[in-house]
Amino acid sequence: MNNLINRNPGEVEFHQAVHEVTESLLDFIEDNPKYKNAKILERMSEAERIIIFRVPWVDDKGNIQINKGYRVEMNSAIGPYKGGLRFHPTVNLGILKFLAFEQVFKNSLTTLPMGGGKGGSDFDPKQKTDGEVMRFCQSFMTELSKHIGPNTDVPAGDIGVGGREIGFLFGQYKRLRNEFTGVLTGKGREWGGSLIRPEATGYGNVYFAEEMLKTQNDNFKDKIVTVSGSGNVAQFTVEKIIELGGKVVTLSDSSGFIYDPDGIDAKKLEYVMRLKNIKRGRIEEYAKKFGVEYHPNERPWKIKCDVALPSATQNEINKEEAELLIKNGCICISEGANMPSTPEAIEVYLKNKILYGPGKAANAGGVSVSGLEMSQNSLRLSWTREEVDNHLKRIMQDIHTTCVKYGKTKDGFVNYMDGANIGGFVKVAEAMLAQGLV
Ligand SMILES: NC(=O)C1=CN([C@@H]2O[C@H](COP(=O)(O)OP(=O)(O)OC[C@H]3O[C@@H](n4cnc5c(N)ncnc54)[C@H](O)[C@@H]3O)[C@@H](O)[C@H]2O)C=CC1
Ligand SMILES: O=C(O)CCC(=O)C(=O)O
Repeated sequence: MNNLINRNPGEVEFHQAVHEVTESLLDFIEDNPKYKNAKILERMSEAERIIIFRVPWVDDKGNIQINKGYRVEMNSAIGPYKGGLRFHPTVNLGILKFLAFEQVFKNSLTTLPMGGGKGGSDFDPKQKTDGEVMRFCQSFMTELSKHIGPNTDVPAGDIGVGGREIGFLFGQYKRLRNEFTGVLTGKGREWGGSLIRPEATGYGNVYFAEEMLKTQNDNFKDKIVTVSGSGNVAQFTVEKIIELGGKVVTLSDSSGFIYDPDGIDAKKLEYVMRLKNIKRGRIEEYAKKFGVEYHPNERPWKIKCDVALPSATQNEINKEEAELLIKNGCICISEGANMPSTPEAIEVYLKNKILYGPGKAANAGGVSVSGLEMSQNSLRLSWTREEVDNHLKRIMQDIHTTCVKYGKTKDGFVNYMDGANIGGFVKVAEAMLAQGLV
């Protein structure tokens, strides 16, 4: 770790992600010297390639704006680089390296042949017009198109990149390369997208949490659930929980959270989807519309719940909040977001032996259906909603099985974090051993 920190100074989220994996893997690697001798983990902690570029664009007033663009191509041992693009003002190299590193393990767990990558920009789509977003996306893709391709690197969405942005990016790629390929996933249904991709991360997380609850002969019926975020992952998490008979009582954005003790029903969810996806407004408006509490500049973890599904961003649950969740009776935390819990929060979960589903396992449904979108594109076929959803369920069950296989401790407790880290590592490590010193 000291070596890694010296070589990647200041990249605290990247250090955090590697540290967590290293802790899980130390004993396993000691027991399997072939991985140690070949320095597999050290190699996995260094990106195969990183591209950083200038993204100039013109705003509606005619002013020139300049952003930074990135693509971190982390590991291609088991397939083309695969992972989302994040457009958010906080984006920097360290954050993208943590996300790309996590993605390698996550994609390995999906059972599909995908390597890991991540990219994005410090561009903030908030308060921008559609025209501004389009010009930015076109400029971003003008450079990125030189480095990606359906068999090389296949980006998708993440924070700030949804259907609108994928459309603009795909249009520009097609124009530059004069080819219609599956170079991006999360595409629109009419132009190569897969059914269930928008739903996949949220649904997948709920399926994973359901599997964890099943081990305790429990389910979502009548469970009180707190969810953070109000974007893609949060919205479809709420949809699935409603279907399974649970009650979601919170949603949030970077300005605060709403608390609706009666629960967010299908009609209220429809309002959230319009508010966030079309009007692009703030969650505070929900509180005004339905007359419920709004807590500015706070996160939802002080609200009593049975299950917590963080679905906004990294490090959004700290030690004190983890303790509060457990004190209030929370039995299960399953991560829709990437690395939403700090290391100290995770320590609290593990000490209290609650059901804890780490993001790289629990939120793998999104990239799994991206993998299925790639398969459909290659076959030039479209599967039905039911077919894709069944694949998604099976994949989430398989990931759960892998976590149990590698994470079960002597007393029967399943450490899903260790299970996901070891399970994700083995496949990539074996591929790297087979491929020589690359
Ligand atoms: N979209 C996908 O398929 C996948 C997303 N994820 C992860 O899920 C999380 C949410 O992503 P999406 O829903 O896709 O993005 P989104 O852009 O649709 O929504 C992000 C949500 O998080 C909130 N948010 C962002 N920064 C925040 C902050 N600093 N504090 C509080 N709230 C904040 C936003 O207000 C918004 O409600 C991210 O961690 C992402 O990496 C993980 C796997 C796949
Ligand atoms: O669908 C994808 O390729 C990527 C999804 C993603 O960025 C993630 O799993 O964090």
